[in-house]
Amino acid sequence: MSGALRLGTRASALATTQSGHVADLVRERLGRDVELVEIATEGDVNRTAALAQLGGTGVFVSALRDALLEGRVDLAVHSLKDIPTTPADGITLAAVPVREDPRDVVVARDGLTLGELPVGSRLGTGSPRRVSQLAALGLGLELQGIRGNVGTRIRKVRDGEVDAVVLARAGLARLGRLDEVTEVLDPLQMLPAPGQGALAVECRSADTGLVAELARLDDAATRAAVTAERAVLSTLEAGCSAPLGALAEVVEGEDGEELWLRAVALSEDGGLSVRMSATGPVAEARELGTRLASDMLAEGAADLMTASPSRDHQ
Ligand SMILES: NCc1[nH]cc(CCC(=O)O)c1CC(=O)O
Repeated sequence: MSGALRLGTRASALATTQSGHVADLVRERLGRDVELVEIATEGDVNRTAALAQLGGTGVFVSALRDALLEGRVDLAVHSLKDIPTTPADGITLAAVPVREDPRDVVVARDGLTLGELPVGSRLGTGSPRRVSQLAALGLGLELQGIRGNVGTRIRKVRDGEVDAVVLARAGLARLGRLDEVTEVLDPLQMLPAPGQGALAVECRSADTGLVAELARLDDAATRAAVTAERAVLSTLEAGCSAPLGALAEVVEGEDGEELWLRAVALSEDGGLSVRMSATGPVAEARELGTRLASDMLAEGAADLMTASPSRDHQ
């Protein structure tokens, strides 16, 4: 194959930065020329409707997949945490490059941390996962649903519309805005969304040559971690935005490297939760996630989450 590869991307600052990063990897590692092709999605065009009304974060993903299947682009880059766990016909997840730090962070007024925010402070987040875990901390914060891209959410703090927001550290890192962070949240308090901080590089399954080439961008440790996290998500049959956190890390065990997986499922108000962890071989990531989720189901995890009425994005 020759000629420039066309890489489909959403037009937001975060999406084009992520896509630019993957384009650089393709040029460096595969020696291929790449051009970015911006694809408008319903979620970008319609900024007023709640994401849940538009069909959840899937609206961002499906426009790029349509562009792939129609041959308008050759590969597409998404935030992995926005991708539903059910595979799409004709699309292959060809690479998951090295992950950014997956933790969530706080951006608060006056450099404050969560614990320093006075009772009644307004904290903006549209994510049930963040809302439930923040509520569970019992800080007396007033949680407000907000939407918008990373820049918009930070501006709401600057403008005094809210006192703080919680965001993925990875997004800020990619945008070069880590200086705005006032606290990095420990996973003990706030488990990230499955796949948070990782990128997904997709292409057409029929494009077998490109599938093989893109596999060289894959990072084995990241792939194992997100496979375990997403197995929790699919076994619990949760949407991509359920009140569910999961984080897997490759750690040094007694017999060498192993995968350490932690997960929590909560009721939307954070009042009830099932939290568990397990370790297993890195090569059996999916089994580890499935097993942990089954144990969580036995403790009533599904009932907790289905009690939650609304589903929005992470
Ligand atoms: N749901 C929106 C979204 N999708 C990916 C990221 C950040 C990058 C990442 O998590 O990989 C964000 C913003 C956020 O959650 O703060």
